[in-house]
Amino acid sequence: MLEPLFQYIDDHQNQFVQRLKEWVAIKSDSGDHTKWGEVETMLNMAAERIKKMGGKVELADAGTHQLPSGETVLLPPVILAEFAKDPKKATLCIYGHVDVQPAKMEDGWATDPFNLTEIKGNLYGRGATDNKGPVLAWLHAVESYQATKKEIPVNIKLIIEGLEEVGSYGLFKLIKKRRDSFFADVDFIVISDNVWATTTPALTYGTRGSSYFFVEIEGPKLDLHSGVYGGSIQEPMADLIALLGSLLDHTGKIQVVGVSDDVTPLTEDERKLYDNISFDLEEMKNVVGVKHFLQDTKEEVLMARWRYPSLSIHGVEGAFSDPGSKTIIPRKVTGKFSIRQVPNMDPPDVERKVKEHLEQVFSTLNSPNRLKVTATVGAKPWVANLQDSQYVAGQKAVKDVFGVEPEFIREGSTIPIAQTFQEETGKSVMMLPISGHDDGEHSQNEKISRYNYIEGTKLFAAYFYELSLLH
Ligand SMILES: NCC(=O)N[C@@H](Cc1c[nH]cn1)C(=O)O
Ligand SMILES: [Zn+2]
Ligand SMILES: [Zn+2]
Repeated sequence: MLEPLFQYIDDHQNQFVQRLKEWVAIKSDSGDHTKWGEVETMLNMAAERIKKMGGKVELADAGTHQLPSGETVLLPPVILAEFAKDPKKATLCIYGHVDVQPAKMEDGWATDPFNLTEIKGNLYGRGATDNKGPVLAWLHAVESYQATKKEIPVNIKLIIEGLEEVGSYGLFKLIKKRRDSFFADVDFIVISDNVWATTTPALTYGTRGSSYFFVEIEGPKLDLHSGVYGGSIQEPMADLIALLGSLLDHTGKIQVVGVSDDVTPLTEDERKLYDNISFDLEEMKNVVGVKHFLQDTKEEVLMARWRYPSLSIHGVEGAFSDPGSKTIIPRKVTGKFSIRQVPNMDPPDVERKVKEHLEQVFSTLNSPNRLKVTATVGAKPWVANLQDSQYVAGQKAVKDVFGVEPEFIREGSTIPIAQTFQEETGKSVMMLPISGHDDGEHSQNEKISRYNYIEGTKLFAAYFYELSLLH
């Protein structure tokens, strides 16, 4: 049954790579709302591809969003699409996103991030693995059935957005609104927007949630000459560094009182799941280029990345960061950090505790400057039920394509909408990654290997078949 599909995928791999090149060329960075036009261009391109394949596409209105500045902006639409429906078949809804993280040559890319470049079997480009490659792989899996004149064994629906990287604004409301229409006949929701833990294929049963914080410190009216005013001014940057420095200790432990209190305790059954993961600590040190991790064992490192909270400091807006030695006191600086959250943490509760912590530390500085803390994203963590039939189908599909058992893993990054899918629609959600553990999502030189892209397409084709057998 699967062989002709796999043959078609092998025979058309160059065409599939070319399509990925066309998608990567669109600079659909969602981080800057003034550039959401490119996100819309990318969504239209994806919509056109689905229509060419005979899919019915709606570009659903996602409403508006208030930015931290107070400005209200119109959101790009969300693709809701479906292929021909047969009421006798199960319905699988595939979620993906076509926006990307920012990327600039000067960040240290070896090749132009928006020109997909193949080097030694790896396809380098922003979005190659997160998430344009996997979205295209789903479409190519559908195409493999259509082109070989085989009936697709499940009904396919698609939900594709353009704001995942900033927290899926508008999507939560849209899902609630369409729960009894678009989602009514959906049986399963599948997401491929994360990486394997090792070189072994994986099925993912959990993601961390996230809250993103902006800490603004505003001082003098203008940037000041440090030679003229230095020593007489309480500098915004010094206040900010004191605040950011209060968040973590040197072991990575979050210093905000109470933030980690609700973390679900580790059970013996859960701990056992880590035994079978072929994660090699030494290799991973080389992949990321560090001498050691904060933890000593494989299990501890993986748990720190997947099942415990973490706090990361991302950057400072307004600080002097260009080359050279300009001698100013910046008038206003905004620090940015985020907290990855795990069951049973609750983003609004975390956000309240963080604000209280920052206000308390700020009060000890006796500063004349103004502090403003804003929280965004507010995405909940997600954990699936491993007994779910999707995991059985996923396991079989991995065996069909790779001839091995998958590793059961969690994911440290956030799919903001995952928990909402589960809670609001009541449907089963699974993550079926095809991206490599060293693909460098969000990093310089992001890539997907040709192998993972093409074998991943086969995995999706096999998954449709295995899921239909279980329904
Ligand atoms: N591939 C998933 C991913 O990268 N998700 C983003 C979502 C996010 C969280 N906070 C802001 N955006 C991630 O950084 O985890
Ligand atoms: Zn992603
Ligand atoms: Zn991402």
